Amino acid sequence: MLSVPSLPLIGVTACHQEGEDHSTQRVSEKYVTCVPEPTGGLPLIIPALEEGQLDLDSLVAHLDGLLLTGSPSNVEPHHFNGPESVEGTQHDPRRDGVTLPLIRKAIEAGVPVLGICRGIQEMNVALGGTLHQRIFDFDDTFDHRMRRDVEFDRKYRPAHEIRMTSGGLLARIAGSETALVNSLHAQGIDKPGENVVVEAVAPDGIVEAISMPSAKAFVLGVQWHPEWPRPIEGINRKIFEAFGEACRAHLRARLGLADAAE
Ligand SMILES: N[C@@H](CCC(=O)NCCCC(=O)O)C(=O)O
Repeated sequence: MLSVPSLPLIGVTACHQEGEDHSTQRVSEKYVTCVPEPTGGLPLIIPALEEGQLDLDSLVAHLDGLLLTGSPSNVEPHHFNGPESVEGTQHDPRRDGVTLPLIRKAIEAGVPVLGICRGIQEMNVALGGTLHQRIFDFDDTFDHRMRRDVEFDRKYRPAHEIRMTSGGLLARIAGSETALVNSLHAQGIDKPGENVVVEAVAPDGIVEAISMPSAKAFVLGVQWHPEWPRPIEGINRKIFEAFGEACRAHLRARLGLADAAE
């Protein structure tokens, strides 16, 4: 007898890394372990393969959620008509080639999307927006980059406050309008994409969260890292729980179960 799946399948995007002899697909484990708990889903790592090697339509048809991970690499600027990157900038064209169309297809199909750090940047670019490539060059913003002089856990400690848009998706999820978040990024959102709404900003005006209210399902991107530290608490836990709820609603709808949510 065929069993009915009870856990939503949540795609987790991987990065491609060229090795000396052979390529590697890699994803930091914290983006995988946050799926069973607190999201309540089953993680499926999505490899950053070459164009044409993944059938993205089939993939989207099987997914109940899409988690876009962070990464040291940056989206290639030609995707948003930006000026060429400075020499030495780390890119991952294979990942761009998978995630950018995948985001558009997932949103179109009503699959819930949660983007983290590089993930929020990919969401904005996929939806026609642009990125600041070096926010640390601005005179009037503070340094949002990862601290290199401290051990792993300290990198993910709260770095600054965010102010959420009153009545917005994130403020409703958080149940408040301010929070403290960590900060490990060098790029940031410049022009928001089509139908993209700013959900939170840092005190220096850097965009910290976006959503897409016109989407059929949950679409949220955050510039910080809600997946670390552990245990996941406060606003970070609430974000994963809200995403998980949307993924379960998608699973019920996909299976044609009676209590399927809108
Ligand atoms: N490269 C982009 C995105 C930053 C980002 O996603 N950092 C991840 C850090 C490592 C991790 O915890 O996964 C930028 O610099 O803005």
